[in-house]
Amino acid sequence: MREFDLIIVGSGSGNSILTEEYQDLNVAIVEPGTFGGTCLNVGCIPTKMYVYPATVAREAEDASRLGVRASVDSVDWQAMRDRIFTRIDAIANGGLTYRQSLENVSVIQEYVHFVEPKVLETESGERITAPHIVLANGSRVQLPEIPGIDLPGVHTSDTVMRLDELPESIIVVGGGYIAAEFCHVFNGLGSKVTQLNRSERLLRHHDDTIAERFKREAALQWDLQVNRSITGIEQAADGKLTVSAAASDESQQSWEGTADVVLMATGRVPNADTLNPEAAHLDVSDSGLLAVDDYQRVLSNGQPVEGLWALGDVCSPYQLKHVANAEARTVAHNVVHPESLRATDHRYVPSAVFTDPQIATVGMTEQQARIWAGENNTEITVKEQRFGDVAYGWAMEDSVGICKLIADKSTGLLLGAHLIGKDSSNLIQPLIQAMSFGQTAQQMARGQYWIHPALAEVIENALLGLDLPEQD
Ligand SMILES: Cc1cc2nc3c(=O)[nH]c(=O)nc-3n(C[C@H](O)[C@H](O)[C@H](O)COP(=O)(O)OP(=O)(O)OC[C@H]3O[C@@H](n4cnc5c(N)ncnc54)[C@H](O)[C@@H]3O)c2cc1C
Ligand SMILES: NC(=O)c1ccc[n+]([C@@H]2O[C@H](COP(=O)([O-])OP(=O)(O)OC[C@H]3O[C@@H](n4cnc5c(N)ncnc54)[C@H](O)[C@@H]3O)[C@@H](O)[C@H]2O)c1
Repeated sequence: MREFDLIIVGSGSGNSILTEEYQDLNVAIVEPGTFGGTCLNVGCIPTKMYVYPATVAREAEDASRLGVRASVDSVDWQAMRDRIFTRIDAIANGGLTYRQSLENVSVIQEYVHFVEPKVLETESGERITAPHIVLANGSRVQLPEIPGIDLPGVHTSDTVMRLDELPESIIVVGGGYIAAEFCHVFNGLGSKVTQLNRSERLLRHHDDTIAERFKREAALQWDLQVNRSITGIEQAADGKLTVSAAASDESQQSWEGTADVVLMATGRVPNADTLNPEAAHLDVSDSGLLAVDDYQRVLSNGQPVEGLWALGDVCSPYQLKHVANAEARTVAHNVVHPESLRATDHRYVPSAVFTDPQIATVGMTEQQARIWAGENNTEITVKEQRFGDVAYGWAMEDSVGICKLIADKSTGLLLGAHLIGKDSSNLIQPLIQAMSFGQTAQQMARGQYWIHPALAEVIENALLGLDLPEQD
């Protein structure tokens, strides 16, 4: 049995806990895959490196509305792909080499699983243990069991960004974050995109106003097929893939579509099961997440296991990098400061969907807020402010963007903020700040200057439009 002071399983956000305070500890980092994890290699970063050029191309094509005649002559997918991954692969390789160069760190490039509490075994049979073990082994793609799912040409977010050529046509299956972002990427870059979604609704966890508006905008940009459940994929001799789908709504007929590439964007599942959590008697939720308390301590029979921590997608329902990073900061502190444990603040977790139009959200949807208000004997006020009604929105001739705010009438505190439209992922930040620090909508609207005529005036006007009494 090899003994360490600390074992970190997974090199995504787990890798970031090694601050200066850890330099005298004997640490093992276990990473069987590409060093740096999902966000760097197959997630947030490469996707956004495709989203940006796709947005540039879309804006060029859309510019004639403003009297600017521009066109996209061609898109050099291979140059784009090589630029993106030359940069990313160097960071991943550099991260691995750096960790391997440290005297106090051993990198173990194998999967591990529990054989007993606090004891892990590698694939080659070596047993390792430590007083502190951090489980940061993320999540993986979830695929439906349908005929043809293993055919070449059927991709997931793990592989589609490394295609040799921009596909002429692509069918994207799913209606969540990944589907929304890749529909924009491939549509913006010039592929013929079809999105196939099982239910009527896209972005099912978003506020109704935003989800409906996105659906409208998506259908204007690419072929959107809703209420269609994928049943199988077949490949013809020329390599083309035919996707079959059953109607999930009685009023519709079954559907078939053909494309060069199929992208399955049907969700991700936590990797808790791959750790053999039963051998360590760890609690796992119905959705497959490792159970943790507010201090990121892993639970066994509802009680924290001493020295066992988890962070990120393996234990977090959010599946977001900024949450994994926040949880990693909590663990980084708590492992070396057991006398003053910190909790992770999960109160106002925002997210953005980098599609076209961009979407950003924090807090309760209107529906959730109405239920909350009923339970808490209060009322809510809701304002939908169109981007097109502020000066910068006029400049953009915007007919899409909305900032929807929901506040508690009795306190003036914001309960939720939901944006769709240009730069939403940035515009939402002051609203997240106000919610996090307990500022009221009135304080936020009138306690500061808003730059005129910046697009942020849409936030100011939305705040002023809430039905709230004036505050001094
Ligand atoms: C296409 C895509 C786009 C995304 N875009 C965004 C975005 O824009 N914004 C955002 O906030 N989030 C985004 N996410 C989500 C984000 O990437 C994840 O929430 C985040 O990376 C999770 O970090 P983690 O440290 O928990 O896990 P990971 O980074 O996945 O790290 C886990 C590591 O553990 C390793 N591992 C797995 N099992 C074992 C085992 N048994 N033993 C040892 N090691 C193991 C894996 O190889 C992996 O490297 C995106 C995800 C995807 C897939
Ligand atoms: N910008 C971001 O923050 C960002 C971007 C990408 C991914 N992510 C994270 O990655 C996670 C995974 O993204 P995702 O889009 O794969 O998941 P998701 O849960 O957002 O969406 C999954 C979609 O697949 C559909 N689906 C599931 N099973 C299906 C089946 N058998 N047949 C047909 N459709 C099926 C669901 O109805 C849903 O529409 C998200 O939870 C998100 O947090 C975040």
